[in-house]
Amino acid sequence: MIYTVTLNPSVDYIVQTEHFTEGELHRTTNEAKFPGGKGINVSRVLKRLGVESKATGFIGGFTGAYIKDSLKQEQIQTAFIEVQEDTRINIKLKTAVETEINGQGPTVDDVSFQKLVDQIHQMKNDDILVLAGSIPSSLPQDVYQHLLQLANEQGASVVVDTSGKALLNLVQHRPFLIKPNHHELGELFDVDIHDVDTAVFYGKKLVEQGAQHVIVSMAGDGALLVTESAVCLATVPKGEVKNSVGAGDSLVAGFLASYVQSRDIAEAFQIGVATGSATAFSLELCTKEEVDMLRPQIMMNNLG
Ligand SMILES: Nc1ncnc2c1ncn2[C@@H]1O[C@H](COP(=O)(O)OP(=O)(O)OP(=O)(O)O)[C@@H](O)[C@H]1O
Ligand SMILES: O=P(O)(O)OC[C@@]1(O)O[C@H](CO)[C@@H](O)[C@@H]1O
Repeated sequence: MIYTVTLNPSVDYIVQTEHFTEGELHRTTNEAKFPGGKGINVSRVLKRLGVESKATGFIGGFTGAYIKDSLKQEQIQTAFIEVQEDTRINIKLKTAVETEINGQGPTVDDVSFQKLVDQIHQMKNDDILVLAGSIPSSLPQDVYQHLLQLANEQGASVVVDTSGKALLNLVQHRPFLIKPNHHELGELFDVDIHDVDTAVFYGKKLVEQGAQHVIVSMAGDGALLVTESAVCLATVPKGEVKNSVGAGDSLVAGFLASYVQSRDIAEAFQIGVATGSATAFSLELCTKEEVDMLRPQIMMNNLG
């Protein structure tokens, strides 16, 4: 089973306005809400690709209830832990550019956190744990390291998709996959990454430090897979980006959906990139048909 953990889920409120000027009243030309948070997006895309997962994490209040109901309607298994305060609302403002305002989220108390630890103790060999998204301020910033070690003890494989320096302390525990984008990779080493060679150099450093597979996504400039034995650059198809929210999560979901079926890393990478692009080119998260259509357009170049 694939378990996705979203420590800080969100209701994503997507609003479109013709323009945005600070201090003025705006009326939307379009609006929508979705259950969000990175792990939840991974579960939603896995479902669309025909792969079961169980979504867990902390939810609360009317916004938390909305997330639980939405996932139930999509027939996604959940094991959320209820906390006192409301789940956050993240605003995604679409004008000519995309602007995001992400909320802080509810406090997670010790008793609730222990329930998550208990869930991870139930995991088995061959299970996959996806730890994705930001860490609420009420939890220690090394919480992913702690959860990763627990999952390792259970024999599970762990995928981590988060930003910030905490990722550097994680890699020594041999996560199965980490997926920084090129900005996040640069932040880890205090450098700016503008070209593939530099991304390869720092991707290899993460592998040397313990990560089993590193995918560096570079939005419209392609994606890089670095492992102990290979470096591969994938192109992305050309198309109109309608909504990049969740594109990175879709890449992770596409990779896992393929990997659990074929155990073929190169194929999983190609399908992952197609899934990321399919979401970038859709208003919402992608469908399987959209992924299948884009897959042949992803060119894979071996760099060593
Ligand atoms: N302009 C684009 N054209 C084609 N594909 C894109 C584009 N932008 C994103 N993608 C697809 O989405 C994947 C992830 O994008 P990106 O590198 O922006 O990740 P991210 O920053 O983690 O995403 P996000 O945080 O928005 O979910 C890319 O590897 C690619 O497959
Ligand atoms: O604040 P975080 O946890 O870093 O990111 C949360 C978030 O921006 O990530 C998802 C897209 O990747 C959205 O569904 C959600 O609103």
